[in-house]
Amino acid sequence: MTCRRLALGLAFLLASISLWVLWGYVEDLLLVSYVPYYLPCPEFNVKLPFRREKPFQPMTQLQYPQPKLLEHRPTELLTLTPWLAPIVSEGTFDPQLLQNMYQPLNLTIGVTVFAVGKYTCFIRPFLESAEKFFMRGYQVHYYLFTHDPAAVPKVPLGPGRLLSIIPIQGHSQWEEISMRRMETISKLIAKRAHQEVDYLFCLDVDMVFRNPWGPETLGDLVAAIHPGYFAVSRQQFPYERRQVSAAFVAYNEGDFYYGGAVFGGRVARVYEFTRGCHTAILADKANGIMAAWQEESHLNRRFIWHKPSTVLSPEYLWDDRKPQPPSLKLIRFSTVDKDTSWLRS
Ligand SMILES: CC(=O)N[C@H]1[C@@H](OP(=O)(O)OP(=O)(O)OC[C@H]2O[C@@H](n3ccc(=O)[nH]c3=O)[C@H](O)[C@@H]2O)O[C@H](CO)[C@H](O)[C@@H]1O
Ligand SMILES: [Mn+2]
Repeated sequence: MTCRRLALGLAFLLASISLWVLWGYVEDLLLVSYVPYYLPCPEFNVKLPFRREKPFQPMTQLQYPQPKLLEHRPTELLTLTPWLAPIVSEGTFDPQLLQNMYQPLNLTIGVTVFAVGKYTCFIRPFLESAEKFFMRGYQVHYYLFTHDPAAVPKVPLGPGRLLSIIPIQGHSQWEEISMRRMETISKLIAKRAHQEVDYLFCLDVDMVFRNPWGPETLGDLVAAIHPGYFAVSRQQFPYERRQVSAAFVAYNEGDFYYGGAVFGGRVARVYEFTRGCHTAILADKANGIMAAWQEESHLNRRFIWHKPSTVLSPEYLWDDRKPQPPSLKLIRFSTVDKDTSWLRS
């Protein structure tokens, strides 16, 4: 009798263990939902580290006070970050001096811009205004990615300025189009841009230039402060707050909230940067998660560990739907008022 009980108990124990092991496998399968058209990405050949819901945190977290753009007076902007990067705004530089310094260097400045779906309607105002204000007197190479090259209007370009139209596949989800930019830009640099340009800016297309954008913006790694969050505390920044995401940012971290619509730098640094963001996006994809503000969340996460060497004030990334505050003397580049639901439908 005792023997039978013992055998039964043992069988029960074995069955429970097998079930538990089996559940582990099933759980794993459920958690990692690969999206076949996106993964794997042989170019980068990365092992995805986030197979389970593990908190993603740096080994050590630096604790320091948040730098405030409007530190001193409501009409005066901070000019230097605590890591000694200039914060560029009107009055902080001498345009003539910079012109004299940079002109002899014979630099070529690249610009990546994407116009997929209905966003092709923004190409003309973007290019026309860029011809008027963006890096006047320099060699400029625009890389325009679109699903419909025939929809690109003929905009006359100044001497030394070039437009490459690069066909890409469209996606039904606007988030996918926006996020895929990191991958596409890094591949563009690897393939050709590293030989063609010295600096590269990656810009949104739903924007226009309104005032000069010159060599004051050139730096190794350049970020622009988002127009929506330059006056709030870091706890209010719309970072990704779920620990499972590779874009996770803790409440005591963060310097400025940067916009996804403007970033750039030396072409090699932009390569590292976009590759890093793309890898993090892939990791999130493998876990079936999309960061709160898509690639902008990943960009912000990355800029905490890899601080920009030049920070552009919101003069370089404004939003037409907002009134111009007294702290900004000049609006140089601004999002046009747009019908988002129509555009993304
Ligand atoms: C104020 C605000 O809400 N900003 C967020 C919003 O910016 P935006 O509303 O500025 O995003 P957006 O609609 O301009 O999309 C980003 C860019 O992707 C390209 N594009 C996008 C969709 C499409 O169908 N076709 C196309 O070509 C285009 O170059 C566009 O400028 O969304 C971004 C998505 O990353 C970020 O999360 C921003 O924080
Ligand atoms: Mn935009």
